Amino acid sequence: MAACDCDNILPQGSVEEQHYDNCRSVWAQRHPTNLPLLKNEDGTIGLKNRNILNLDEDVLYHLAFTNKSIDLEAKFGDVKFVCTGGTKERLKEFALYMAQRLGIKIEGDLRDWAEKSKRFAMYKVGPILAFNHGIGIPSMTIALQEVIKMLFYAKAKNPIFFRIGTCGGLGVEAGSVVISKWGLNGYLNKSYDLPVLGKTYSMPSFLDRRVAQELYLVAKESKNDFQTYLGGTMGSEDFYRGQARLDGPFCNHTKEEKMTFLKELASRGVKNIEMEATAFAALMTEAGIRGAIVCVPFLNRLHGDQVTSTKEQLTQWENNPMKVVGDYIVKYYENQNQ
Ligand SMILES: O=P(O)(O)O[C@@H]1C[C@H](O)[C@@H](CO)O1
Ligand SMILES: O=c1cc[nH]c(=O)[nH]1
Repeated sequence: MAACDCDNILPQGSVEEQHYDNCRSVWAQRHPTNLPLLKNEDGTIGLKNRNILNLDEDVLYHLAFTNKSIDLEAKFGDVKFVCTGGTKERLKEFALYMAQRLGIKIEGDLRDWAEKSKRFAMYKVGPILAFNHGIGIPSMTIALQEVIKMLFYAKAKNPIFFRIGTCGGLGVEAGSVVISKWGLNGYLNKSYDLPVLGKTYSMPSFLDRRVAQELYLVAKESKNDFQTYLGGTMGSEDFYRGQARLDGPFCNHTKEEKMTFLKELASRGVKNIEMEATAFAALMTEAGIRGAIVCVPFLNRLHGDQVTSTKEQLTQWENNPMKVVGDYIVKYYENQNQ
């Protein structure tokens, strides 16, 4: 099958866009499940696992509540946008930022719906849900899967998910924003490969093309004081050797090998490296949910390995993905009101 990672913005219904959709549907045909629905007709999430229906009560262990301990439909049924990222602070910040952008008044401190979990935090303001996922694929997929189940019980309709993260840039400057088209794993495949029952279950890691393009256009229109790029994202299993760094406690490659690898990534259209892209893209596709990844590079990896900018500078840069996603959400409601 030909590559479907064209760098251009694709017009709706174009041959390339259809080809991309075909890639996903060919994969879906190869992996039939016992539930045909990706999404119910009314837009609510359809889970692809019948076993769930046999549970009297479903414990969302890492969120520290069950589908019966909270009236999920009453509390989360109106969720339209779901935002995630590594840290609790960033996601609380995002929830407060969105409250301000959407004119939602907050009385007192924001409630953390996952306060008993200790691992994750989850905030809600109006139609926005924000939760953190920790570092790396296993932590992220646990949080993400429990939130998908939660929104299934809540009967939330057509939610769009965003990961707002930090990353290392490849040929792009610190403080810019990279919107991901796909995730690339450490073997340079566009897939999330999970061992299941002793075999590899391989899922394609393409992100929703339309949301990515819309985000990119919104960012361009906003005339931000930072650059925005659309490109591939390497989702590494590690921060140090896995990202070809030379400054970890272990290193078995030379500086020349590192540079050759990073340049190889760049030549394949990779614009940044983080630690969740493949799995996030794959699970969104499998759940039939539209998802996007918007990250800020903290450094250009072609120039070094260490993150040397001040905490103040890093915190300020973290606002850039929030601004892009915030503009997208505001525009969504502006368009609805027209
Ligand atoms: O969302 P965050 O900022 O946590 O994303 C990147 C990828 C890893 O989770 C982490 C590594 O520093 O930052
Ligand atoms: O280089 C970086 C910076 C942030 N996060 C990563 O995963 N890599």
